[in-house]
Amino acid sequence: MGSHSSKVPLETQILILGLDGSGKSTLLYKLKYNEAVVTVPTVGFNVEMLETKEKDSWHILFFFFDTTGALCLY
Ligand SMILES: Nc1nc2c(ncn2[C@@H]2O[C@H](COP(=O)(O)OP(=O)(O)OP(=O)(O)O)[C@@H](O)[C@H]2O)c(=O)[nH]1
Ligand SMILES: [Mg+2]
Repeated sequence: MGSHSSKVPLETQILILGLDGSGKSTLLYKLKYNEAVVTVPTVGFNVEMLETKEKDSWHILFFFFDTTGALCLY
């Protein structure tokens, strides 16, 4: 019998969408580093992983796909 923390973690993917300059990357880095990071416009997309791992609790990996707001869909 293993503990919760030794189990294979759950994984989930989250797509961040919004207009260019609306604060998507700022929000992501605030979540990840708890800091207001100076950003540059995202080219394509960035992927960042955040992890919740606490003793006797869920172990979840969140993969955030931080897209550019300058998407051309046509
Ligand atoms: N005042 C204020 N400025 C913010 C806030 N969030 C982000 N900004 C500023 O808005 C600008 C754009 O922020 P980004 O996080 O790069 O925006 P983005 O949505 O990732 O932009 P793209 O990658 O170009 O799509 C930066 O100068 C940030 O400092 C906020 O909550 N308040
Ligand atoms: Mg961005």
